[in-house]
Amino acid sequence: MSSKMVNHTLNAILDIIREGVWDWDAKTGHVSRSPGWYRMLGYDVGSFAEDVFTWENVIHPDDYARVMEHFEAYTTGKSDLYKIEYRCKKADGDYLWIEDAAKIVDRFADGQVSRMIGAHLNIDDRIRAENDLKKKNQLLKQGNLSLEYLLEDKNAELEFSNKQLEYKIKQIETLSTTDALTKVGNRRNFEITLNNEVARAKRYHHPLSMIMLDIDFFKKINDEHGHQTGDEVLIGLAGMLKEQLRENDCIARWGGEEFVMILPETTLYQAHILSERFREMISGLHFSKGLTITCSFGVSEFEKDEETDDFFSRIDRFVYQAKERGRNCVVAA
Ligand SMILES: Nc1nc2c(ncn2[C@@H]2O[C@H](COP(=O)(O)OP(=O)(O)OP(=O)(O)O)[C@@H](O)[C@H]2O)c(=O)[nH]1
Repeated sequence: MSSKMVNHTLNAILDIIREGVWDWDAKTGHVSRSPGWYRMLGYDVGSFAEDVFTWENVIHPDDYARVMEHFEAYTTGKSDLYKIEYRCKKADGDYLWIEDAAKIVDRFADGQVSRMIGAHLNIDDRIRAENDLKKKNQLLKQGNLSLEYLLEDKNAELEFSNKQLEYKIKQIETLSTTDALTKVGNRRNFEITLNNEVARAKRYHHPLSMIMLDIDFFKKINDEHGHQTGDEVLIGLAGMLKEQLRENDCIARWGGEEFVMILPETTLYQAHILSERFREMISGLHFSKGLTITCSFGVSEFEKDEETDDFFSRIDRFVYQAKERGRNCVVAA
């Protein structure tokens, strides 16, 4: 059979089978997924970005750490098998139990993974049946099967209260990680996100950059136009920046007039270009009484094996240097 025919046949198979087959190219970060993967979870075929974020974002939060640990153990050679059961989020918001099994098919000269392929299998019915059986066994052991219906009623009630509680916890979590004035992330949100993204950059050997900016002569704006105008500037600037960023980027207010952006999958070069674009866009912002502002920027890319604190203090230093160079400029390294 010619290779064209083999490809054609393979594509037809991938289109038919119900398992979700995935293929991760670590060189480019590209992940292709078969139509079965989308159908299994109820999403439109091809409706997600073809990167690892899509996978990580559908994993149940309670399973996430376990899955990452297993993945890292396999890719770093600590374990010789990648096979794990966990829950993935469906289009309707519910979770589906799947079995994920994969194999490394190619490595770089230094041993790091360059390509890995795998398949997600729907095992939801099996897990639910097992759980049901466990529950019934437990009831039988207690000689209390007649109480099953009563318990089921109680369970439904509890489930409802749990959902309400979960919603309240989510609301509190959002409040505790949001800056009250500008509605972007606060310092806590920044610290959590930075730690997660550094771990992710190390795990996948992907680039990670950060931009920090500080409004120039902000004290003068407050002194001359009033604190309320100062607040308006902070809100307007944060809103503009947030609108420009991608879904997986993070923006947080670090200090009074200082904002920081965490940009996964972004090189220093790309972050530098973005900073220059922001610098120009900021000069085009007009606030009350025709007020305009400028900002000083620091840009940096995470260096393999460095400490998160060193990554952050480097960028803080660059903002300081931008101020020293006369403000309204970008310092990158
Ligand atoms: N309106 C308003 N002002 C704030 C807020 N938080 C901090 N500030 C003010 O931000 C100003 C920061 O001033 P400085 O740190 O001296 O910096 P700057 O005037 O911007 O000067 P350079 O950074 O050197 O260009 C102070 O006057 C703070 O009172 C806030 O939430 N609202």
